Amino acid sequence: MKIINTKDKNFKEEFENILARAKSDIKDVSKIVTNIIDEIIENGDEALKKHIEKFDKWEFKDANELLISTNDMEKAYKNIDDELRKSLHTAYDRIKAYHEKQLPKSWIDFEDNGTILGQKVTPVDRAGLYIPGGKAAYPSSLLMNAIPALVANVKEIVVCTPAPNNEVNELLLAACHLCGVSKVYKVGGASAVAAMAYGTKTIPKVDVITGPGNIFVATAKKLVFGEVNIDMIAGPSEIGILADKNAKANYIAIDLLSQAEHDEMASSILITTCEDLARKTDIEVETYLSKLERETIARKSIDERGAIIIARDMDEAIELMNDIAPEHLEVMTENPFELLPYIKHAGAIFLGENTPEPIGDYIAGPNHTLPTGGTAKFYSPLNVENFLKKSSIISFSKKAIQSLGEPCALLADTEGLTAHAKSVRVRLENN
Ligand SMILES: NC(=O)c1ccc[n+]([C@@H]2O[C@H](COP(=O)([O-])OP(=O)(O)OC[C@H]3O[C@@H](n4cnc5c(N)ncnc54)[C@H](O)[C@@H]3O)[C@@H](O)[C@H]2O)c1
Ligand SMILES: N[C@H](CO)Cc1c[nH]c[nH+]1
Ligand SMILES: [Zn+2]
Repeated sequence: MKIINTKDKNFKEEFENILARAKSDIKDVSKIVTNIIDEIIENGDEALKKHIEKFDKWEFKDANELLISTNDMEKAYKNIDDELRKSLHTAYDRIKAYHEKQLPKSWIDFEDNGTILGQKVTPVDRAGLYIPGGKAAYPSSLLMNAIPALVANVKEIVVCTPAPNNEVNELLLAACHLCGVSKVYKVGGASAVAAMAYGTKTIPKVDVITGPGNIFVATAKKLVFGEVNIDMIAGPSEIGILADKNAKANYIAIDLLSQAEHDEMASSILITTCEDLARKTDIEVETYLSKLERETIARKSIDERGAIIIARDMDEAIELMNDIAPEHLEVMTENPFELLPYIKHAGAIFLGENTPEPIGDYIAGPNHTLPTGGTAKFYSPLNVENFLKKSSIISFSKKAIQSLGEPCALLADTEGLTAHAKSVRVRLENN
């Protein structure tokens, strides 16, 4: 891996490159993605057909073939190995319990002067979940997206996932059955996002699109925002690790690779105060790499986007990590909780050497759909509120409008909005 030292003369420039790369990725593909979206808007299912043939390598005669039957989902659920079904249920239960804690409640307050104010929380009518499936299938992402939608009480959940060579992963179908998802379409990439944002004859337009995906998916979500809501930019996976001399190089190495194996565009960065650990980690990465099933993907990601940074001290290490704002941040130091107050930006924070990132991908409970590309500076993990919206509730009695009507009308006068002022004063005159 590339090892750089903050004392190096050209460190600032190297670090700027690391930060800039994540942002330029979306720019790089936005033209391709814009074209795909425009084609879906113009030609609907016909354009889907073309893109599926090109990217997923299968053909359909009738667009209805895109829909997977609930029968197939039930069959898959029954067919999977018992131990696997048990693991699926464990993950389901833990994710559900975590997300139930997030559910905001409607509320209403009665003031003494006769004013009633409140907030009504309502789910969106229809949510569209993008579940990745190009290089690998992601049944875990189905759980992570469907469960918060179920907790939010969304009535209609639509799933789009690519089916390379017209094959769909059995565990994904089993997870759909477990979550009670009834509409699953075999379509992926920017086409799926555009179809859910604008609607086609076959795929219904949704109100919000959530879910992770590669750079094409992440860019498409960014481009359709406004036509529908989106959860966040959840693109190629990232891991940042903060470590001191107490950390184990083999743990760090395999955790870096856990995200590198997702995608050539994934990014894995270790920042450490210990030069010896940096060198040992580099060797361990190489040892593990050659044993991985997805060695080629992981190697490209590590070579092109991986880095080990040696910092002067932990203050400097944390400052750099906050600038990166990684999707996942592991803290492997002697007292990881002591650093927590200083960590400002990260999608999910994993504390201690026995908390490897993959435990959060599958089973811990918090959502694994997380902001990438530095957007953890302003986005949160996928949560129940992504499927909800709020309406304000206002009701004034005679007494209330008498007490607040004139200050209101005065403010309206000052804005030159005389109909606003009169709308209030006409009540004062009649009361
Ligand atoms: N941030 C998160 O929360 C999170 C969670 C899980 C996975 N991920 C990421 O999801 C991604 C999954 O990627 P994937 O590729 O396996 O599946 P994917 O479903 O995201 O993408 C596959 C689709 O991409 C499109 N595509 C592929 N090559 C294209 C090209 N050259 N031009 C236009 N479109 C093209 C095709 O439509 C294809 O069906 C990885 O990057 C992984 O790191 C992120
Ligand atoms: N690490 C991914 C989020 O970046 C989520 C995932 C799903 N399966 C395995 N990993
Ligand atoms: Zn992962």
